Amino acid sequence: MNPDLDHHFEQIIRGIGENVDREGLVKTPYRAARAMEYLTQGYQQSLDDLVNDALFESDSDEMVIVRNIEFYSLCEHHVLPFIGRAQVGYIPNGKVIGLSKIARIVDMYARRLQIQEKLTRDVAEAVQSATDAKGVAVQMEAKHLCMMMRGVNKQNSEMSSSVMLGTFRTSQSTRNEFLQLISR
Ligand SMILES: Nc1nc2c(ncn2[C@@H]2O[C@H](COP(=O)(O)OP(=O)(O)OP(=O)(O)O)[C@@H](O)[C@H]2O)c(=O)[nH]1
Ligand SMILES: [Zn+2]
Repeated sequence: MNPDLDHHFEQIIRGIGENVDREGLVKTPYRAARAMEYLTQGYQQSLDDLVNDALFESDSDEMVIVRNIEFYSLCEHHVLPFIGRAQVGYIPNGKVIGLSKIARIVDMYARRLQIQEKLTRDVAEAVQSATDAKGVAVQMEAKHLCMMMRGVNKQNSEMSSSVMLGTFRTSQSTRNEFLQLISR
C-alpha cells in the first residue's frame, strides 16, 4: 500500500474542480488509490513466482491452445482501460505448463501500463521462457476505452494483435492450424 497515491488522487479530484471534503468523496482518494494498485499489481509479480514450478514432463508435442482468456488492462497513453480476450498456443518441448498459469501470465502483464502490442509480445515471450516451447502464438483482441469514451469516439472498433514465435513463425501450416483452431 502506497499512501502517496492517495494524496495524488486527492490532487486529481481537486484539479477537476471537485470538493474533496464533500461526503461522497471523502474516502475516494483512498479507494481510488487501492483500485489503481490492484489494476497495476503486475508490477509486483514475477514470472518465476507465478509459474511456481508448475511445469510437468510430457512427451506430447501437439499444439496446446487456451482460448478466450479475458483480460483488463490500462493503456499507457491515457491510463484508460482496454478490455479483451487472449488466445495462447504453444507446442511443448518436453514439458507442459499448468493450464491456469497461462491465464496468470496474461493477467500479470495486463495489470501494467502498456500498449496492446507490447502486452501481446510480453505474454508470448513469457510463455516461451517458462516452457522452452518449440513455438508460441498469442493473439489478442480488445476494445480500448480511450477510443470509445473520448477521442475518436468509436464504439465498435476492436484491435487485434498477434505474436508468433518459433515454429509458429517458421511454419505456415502450424500458424494456419492455430488460426483455424482459435476461430472456431
Ligand atoms: N498502437 C496502439 N495504439 C494505442 C493503444 N492504446 C491507445 N493507442 C493510441 O495511442 C495514440 C496516442 O495518440 P496521441 O495523438 O499522442 O494522443 P491523443 O491526442 O489523445 O489521440 P486521440 O486518441 O486520437 O485523441 C492514439 O491513437 C490511441 O488510439 C494500443 O494499445 N496500441
Ligand atoms: Zn489510450
